[in-house]
Amino acid sequence: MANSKLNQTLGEFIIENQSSFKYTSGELSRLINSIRLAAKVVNHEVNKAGLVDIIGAAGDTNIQGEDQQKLDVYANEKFIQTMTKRNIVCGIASEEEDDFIAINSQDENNQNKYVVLIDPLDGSSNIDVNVSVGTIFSVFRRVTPVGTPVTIDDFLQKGSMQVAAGYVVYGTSTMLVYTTGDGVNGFTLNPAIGTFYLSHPNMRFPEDGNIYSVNEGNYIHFPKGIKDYIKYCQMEEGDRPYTSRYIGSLVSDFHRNMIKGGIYMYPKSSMNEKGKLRLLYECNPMAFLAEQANGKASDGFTRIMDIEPTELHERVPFICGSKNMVEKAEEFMRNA
Ligand SMILES: O=P(O)(O)OC[C@H]1O[C@](O)(COP(=O)(O)O)[C@@H](O)[C@@H]1O
Ligand SMILES: [Mg+2]
Ligand SMILES: [Mg+2]
Repeated sequence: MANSKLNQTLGEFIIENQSSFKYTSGELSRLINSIRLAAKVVNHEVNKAGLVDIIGAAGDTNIQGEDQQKLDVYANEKFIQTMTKRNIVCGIASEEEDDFIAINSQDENNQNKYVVLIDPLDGSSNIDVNVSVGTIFSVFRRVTPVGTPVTIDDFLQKGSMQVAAGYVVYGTSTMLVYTTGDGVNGFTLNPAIGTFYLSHPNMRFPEDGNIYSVNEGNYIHFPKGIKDYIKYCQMEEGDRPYTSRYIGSLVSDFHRNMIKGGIYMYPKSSMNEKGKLRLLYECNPMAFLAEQANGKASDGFTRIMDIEPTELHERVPFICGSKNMVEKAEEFMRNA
């Protein structure tokens, strides 16, 4: 796991090289900078979504069988273009692309070590109703030799092998929140000058919380353990009943819970046998951030970052947030 410190200087941020830093930190910081640049471009479009023809369906469906929204397609293009043009990574996988994209990885002079997996626009159902959305990214060091074509093995790595992960939340303000394995830091965009400032250093999940986030409309389809845990949250006892908050955007629900304390659940159900969220570019990066912020993430039984991936777009049940709340939910799942 890469180890790096963050400093703020002149409103920008740099990644200091650490002797234990296994990777060329310049390459990783250039990668994060390219994500920052793409985030500013997407943010500009998100902020005027109602004014230009960028909302609504794009007319295609992605490999998930979901109607792609115009902003899904736009964000996907911008992030891929930015990382490709700046020649920083050797491969990209995206929620909006059927297969991974090799970036001149067969070129023996291409010494780029990293692959990126991305959910370019998270919370798509919120786009047309002006509710916050996000972008999620996960970074791995390739496992195949540099100078050879990337293969699916470079992408199907356990979450515990991530070298960086983060998200952009396009909310009341736009923030970039990420980790390189040494804690979680949040940067807020000053749109007037297009600079991100270190506004939330060392972000941590409170061990406990009183907010639970789940789509209760699917309650009857949930496994018994989840139903029992939701009933537990609603019971009048001690610091309960908890507050129910569900924005419908993983990034926004996660971000609020990390600041206030809380748990987010997207369980499996009789409609989605594996749940809805994708392991590689939603659950793994959010799990890395959660653990780096003293939180926890599992599928109800197994640590998310220990799950061995088998497919690029595979889905897993997802429970994530304040450590004690996740452990309580896991207890109900075990005893069901
Ligand atoms: O509408 P549902 O079924 O509750 O799902 C909401 C969840 O689906 C998602 O929108 C899935 O992400 P995408 O929008 O990237 O497909 C999450 O952000 C959100 O938490
Ligand atoms: Mg998503
Ligand atoms: Mg998406």
